[in-house]
Amino acid sequence: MVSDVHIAGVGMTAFGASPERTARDMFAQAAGEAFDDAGIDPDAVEELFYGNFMGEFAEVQGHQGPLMADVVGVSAPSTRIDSACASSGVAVRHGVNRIRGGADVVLVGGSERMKNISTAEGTEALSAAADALWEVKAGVTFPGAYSLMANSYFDEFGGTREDLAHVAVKNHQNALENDLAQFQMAIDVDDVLEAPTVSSPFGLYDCSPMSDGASAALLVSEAFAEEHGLDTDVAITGTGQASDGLALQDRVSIPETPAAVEAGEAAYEDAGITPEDVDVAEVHDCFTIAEVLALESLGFYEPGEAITAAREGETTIDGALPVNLSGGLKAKGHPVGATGGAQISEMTKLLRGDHVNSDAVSDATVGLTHNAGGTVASCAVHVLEVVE
Ligand SMILES: CC(=O)SCCNC(=O)CCNC(=O)[C@H](O)C(C)(C)COP(=O)(O)OP(=O)(O)OC[C@H]1O[C@@H](n2cnc3c(N)ncnc32)[C@H](O)[C@@H]1OP(=O)(O)O
Repeated sequence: MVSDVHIAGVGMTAFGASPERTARDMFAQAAGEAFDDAGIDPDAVEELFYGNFMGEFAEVQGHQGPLMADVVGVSAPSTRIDSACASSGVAVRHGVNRIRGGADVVLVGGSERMKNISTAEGTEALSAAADALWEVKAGVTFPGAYSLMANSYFDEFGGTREDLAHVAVKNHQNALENDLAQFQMAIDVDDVLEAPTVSSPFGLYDCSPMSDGASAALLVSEAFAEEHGLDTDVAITGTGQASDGLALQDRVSIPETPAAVEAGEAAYEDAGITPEDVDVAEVHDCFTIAEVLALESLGFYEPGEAITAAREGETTIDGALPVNLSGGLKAKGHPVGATGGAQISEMTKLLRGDHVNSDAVSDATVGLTHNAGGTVASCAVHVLEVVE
């Protein structure tokens, strides 16, 4: 049996528009918070895995691994991980595997700057994660790709735009008290339905926004935590990752995400749990349909059944399975390369009791994070558990 990978410290910037900030200074803040939270110095770090997708569109041109290590005071091997919107979720997985391979202290996280360019430029930059050979040339963007998934889902399983609206309403509600969230603003179903169309069936509130932000987590071995008397209440007990083709046209079924199924099953097996053991989840709701697909792929609902979960309140803060208590990508924001690390930061705080929404899940001992890249062509899933 592999030993647990303890989360000694976490940090993240407030997500949103930060025109005065650089990707490096945001990552320095997130990592600095993680070091302070853990009580560990940067010189203890044995490796850095840093997630970033759109580097060339931000102020950082390249070679970001060593650049970010230097910025945060780490003199250890350092690598930039690019897995589109799953970049820092995959960075976390590399960190977990590195600790399991014998390291004691690894820094993971990511940073992304998206608000320094226009929405049109950002949309074009993001489309680099889609199938460039055919689908991008045919005009597919990410709002377009996920609206194809939503319309295919409606065709195959039923459901309406109004059903999806409940996902957005719930996630905005969850973010109301989260000072790190981009939108602390309540919306209702009518707001969602009456919002300007982005790509049918999506309106403005079905979409995650463009965001600036950074996240970080310090992972330590069980032996290191014990030796240094660290107060690590939460450990990563399961990790899973999977890939799929980028092109939606090659999928057997467009409204299904097999990479998430595979990554979820691997993470459950690694942690020795089943979906029924999960008390609270942070899933990749880049668009409202994405939360529905995630909940089905992860085994919380049968295909075709999660569309009613948000509408019937099953995934609200006081529902059977609270989902995206941070506000999710929808309301917390989605600086793509930082998102997976932010899910770890928010879930750690939720489980250890120092998140604004912790009281609602005070009995929770098992949390799950699900971070998807592109058309869910990559997916990283982690199981976090409260440890003694
Ligand atoms: C696997 C993956 O993760 S793929 C996902 C990758 N990410 C994406 O594709 C990003 C998708 N989102 C977008 O493209 C954009 O945010 C859009 C198209 C939804 C909106 O862009 P724009 O129309 O340019 O909005 P703009 O930035 O001008 O903001 C206009 C207003 O809407 C608000 N707004 C913008 N986006 C959102 C949003 N997603 N939700 C709620 N409000 C929003 C802004 O705060 C602003 O409000 P204000 O007028 O009160 O100040």
